[in-house]
Amino acid sequence: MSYVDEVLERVKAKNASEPEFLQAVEEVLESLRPVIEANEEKYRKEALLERITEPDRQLKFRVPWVDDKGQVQVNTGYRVQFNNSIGPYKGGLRLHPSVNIGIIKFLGFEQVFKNSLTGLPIGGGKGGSDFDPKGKSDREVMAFCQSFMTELCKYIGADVDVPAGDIGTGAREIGYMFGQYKRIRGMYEGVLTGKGLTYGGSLARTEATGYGLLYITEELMKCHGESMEGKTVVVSGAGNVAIYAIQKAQQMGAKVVTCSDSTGWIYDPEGIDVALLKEVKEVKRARLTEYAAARKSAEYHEGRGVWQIKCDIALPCATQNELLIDDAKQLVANGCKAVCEGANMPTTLDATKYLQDNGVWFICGKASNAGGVATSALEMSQNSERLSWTFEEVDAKLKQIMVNIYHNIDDAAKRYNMEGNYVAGANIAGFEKVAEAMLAQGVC
Ligand SMILES: NC(=O)C1=CN([C@@H]2O[C@H](COP(=O)(O)OP(=O)(O)OC[C@H]3O[C@@H](n4cnc5c(N)ncnc54)[C@H](O)[C@@H]3O)[C@@H](O)[C@H]2O)C=CC1
Ligand SMILES: O=C(O)CCC(=O)C(=O)O
Repeated sequence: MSYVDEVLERVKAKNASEPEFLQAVEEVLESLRPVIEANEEKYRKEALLERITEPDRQLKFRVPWVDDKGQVQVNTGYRVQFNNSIGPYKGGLRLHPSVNIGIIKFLGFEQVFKNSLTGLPIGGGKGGSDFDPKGKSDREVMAFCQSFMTELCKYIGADVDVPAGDIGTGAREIGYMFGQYKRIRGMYEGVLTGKGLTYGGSLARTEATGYGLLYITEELMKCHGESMEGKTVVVSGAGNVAIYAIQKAQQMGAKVVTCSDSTGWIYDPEGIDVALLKEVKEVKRARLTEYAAARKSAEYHEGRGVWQIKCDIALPCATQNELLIDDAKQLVANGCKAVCEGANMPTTLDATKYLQDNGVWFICGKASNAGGVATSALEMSQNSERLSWTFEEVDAKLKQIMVNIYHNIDDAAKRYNMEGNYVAGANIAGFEKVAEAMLAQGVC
């Protein structure tokens, strides 16, 4: 049996109840086959794949907090410190009722390769809780965040593990967590990224994931002799990634006609009004029905459906496994040219294969959404030197990082005779650096 098959079997047996983690591992190991085959004896002896698929450590803890009625509530907190071969653990905190250890492990595993692709010295980790910030008062959110950090603060630090935002964790939550860390540890250090601008945050971090997604999409189009100008784009999600992806796509001359949240979706043939979307989602924290109520050209539909709208480019920016095989078929039938993932693993394995087999240029999230964590690493640099760079400086660095990622994954795919397979290219390029660092550091 090949080394890849042997490890896949072992990972499946060990993590049978974690489908998202298995999906992420399968995607990576399948595309690493040619690299592993070329080094099979050495990697097997070093148990490299067993080590890279096993987190350094998994933390799970109780998060008790008191709600506005005086009732004690209990949530579960997680932090998976996956791999710190190339730098301190780095990755966001997801606050959503669906969070469990398998989801945090898949996100942490993806983060290892993504962070390597940025070219910056950051290892991979992820965390979160099954706490749902939706519908909670600011005081309840603060109570949760303070309790969460009271435990987490024992395991993180500016040179150890630097969490950030993800679904459900935005500037408000990061602020409460930073305050509690400072209070307990008595240290003012860059222990979190995505901080507010008055206390160590970086300009352009808020925009970075969405903007970065568009920088790499633009480079992809350019390298295929196309531009963003005049293209019709469909976007899913209406959170941090989606909002700034829509904004940058429009600045590039494209028309974005959809967005969605967990209850419904908007079709706005005149193009999404970003200012209104920001007001509805960032200020009021309301449903998309409010967008539709305020905008004549917009249609609101319950459920999911953005992928049925005809487009040139599709950008899934909501959550994992939101673009399924039937959606892929619809996109291909409608002439979609490119799919670039803003979310983490939004496309199922069979949908990815269908898109690739049908000539759609497909960039996976660990490459195309890496602009967020890359800019977090730039925030860490600014914190270390106790300086703040201008928006233009950070944005220019972000753009260069995304263009470099495109060419690195393109080159890696070509080196293994898989030209145009950006999933393989991303996994190979991300893996090579981590593997070399792991081997150099001995058995650990
Ligand atoms: N915020 C960041 O810097 C980064 C985020 N990501 C990924 O991007 C995705 C979105 O994250 P954020 O925008 O930060 O979160 P967010 O919490 O700001 O927004 C998430 C949005 O997706 C919607 N959503 C959630 N589940 C949905 C579903 N089943 N169907 C349709 N819409 C749904 C929510 O209603 C919300 O509008 C996640 O996969 C996250 O892991 C990836 C890289 C960096
Ligand atoms: O900015 C960060 O550290 C984390 C971003 C993140 O969670 C992600 O890339 O999925």
